[in-house]
Amino acid sequence: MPPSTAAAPALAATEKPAVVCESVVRIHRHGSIEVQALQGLDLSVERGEMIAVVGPSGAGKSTLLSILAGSDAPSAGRVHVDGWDLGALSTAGRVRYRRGVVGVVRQQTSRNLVAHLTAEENVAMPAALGGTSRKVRRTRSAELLDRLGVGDCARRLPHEMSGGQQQRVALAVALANGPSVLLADEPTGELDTTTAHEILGALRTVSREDGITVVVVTHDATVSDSVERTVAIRDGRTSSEVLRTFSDDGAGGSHVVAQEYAVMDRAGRVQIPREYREALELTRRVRLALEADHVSLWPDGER
Ligand SMILES: Nc1ncnc2c1ncn2[C@@H]1O[C@H](COP(=O)(O)OP(=O)(O)OP(=O)(O)O)[C@@H](O)[C@H]1O
Repeated sequence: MPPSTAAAPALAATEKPAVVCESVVRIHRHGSIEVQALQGLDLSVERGEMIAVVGPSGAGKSTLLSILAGSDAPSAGRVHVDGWDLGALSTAGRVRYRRGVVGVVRQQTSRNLVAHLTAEENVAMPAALGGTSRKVRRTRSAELLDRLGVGDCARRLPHEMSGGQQQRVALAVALANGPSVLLADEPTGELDTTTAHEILGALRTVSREDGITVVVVTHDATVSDSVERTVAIRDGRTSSEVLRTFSDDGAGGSHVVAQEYAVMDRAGRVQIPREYREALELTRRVRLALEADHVSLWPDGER
């Protein structure tokens, strides 16, 4: 539930998309040097949707995830998650947000779990911080671990589990306080393809069964090609999206239709993909024409 304090004013949470970013800017300053990690990023994710976020190194993916996780703050722009205004969080509000609204799974399996605690203790820890009784915590931890297929690992320490098992336990930890949004930063980055598929399946299951909104940052095509929407970030902005529809191919497999869209920001800016620019030698200036049902764009013939 979003709080009703002035620090994080409640929107009508159920009517809004789970995640709304509008013109988000994040500037890192080191002395006289400024790095614009996000440069007016727009993004909207519906409740219960699972999306992948892709983009080249340095595009701003992790910065976006840190802001959504409440561990970093935007320099400008609007970020709302499940009705929480992340630009206006008080210190106490931030703690409540991070504890109860978002769950986070990271790439490094070793960073997701406390090394000297068993799987069961790791999963019980977030609930303990939230004040849930020990008995309820134990029952819930066991249920979550069972559901994620690692019930038999309950008494094991992280180093006694495989990478895939550790990521399943990490997912259980992230789900322990019943978040409405799950953020995963390269969750399959350290896993082989088969195990990556299993983790992806587990993410999809929690999204579908629990209505949890899932945002996965990934370089892994296994992940990005299997979700219905992949958002590409370039130079701190959303540049394009691929929408996919999956249907049964009648032979036990699935048929995928994918369509790529360029994303237009509020000022009407569209990024033309590099391969298009290179193919037609589009450089500084292009010719535009408004047609009845589309816009045409040509290389500048004046050069
Ligand atoms: N704490 C920081 N201080 C200064 N610059 C930063 C900081 N964090 C990120 N940046 C810079 O912001 C830009 C975006 O970084 P970010 O880590 O969000 O990119 P990314 O898309 O996640 O990259 P990768 O795929 O390599 O993880 C980069 O130029 C990066 O160097």
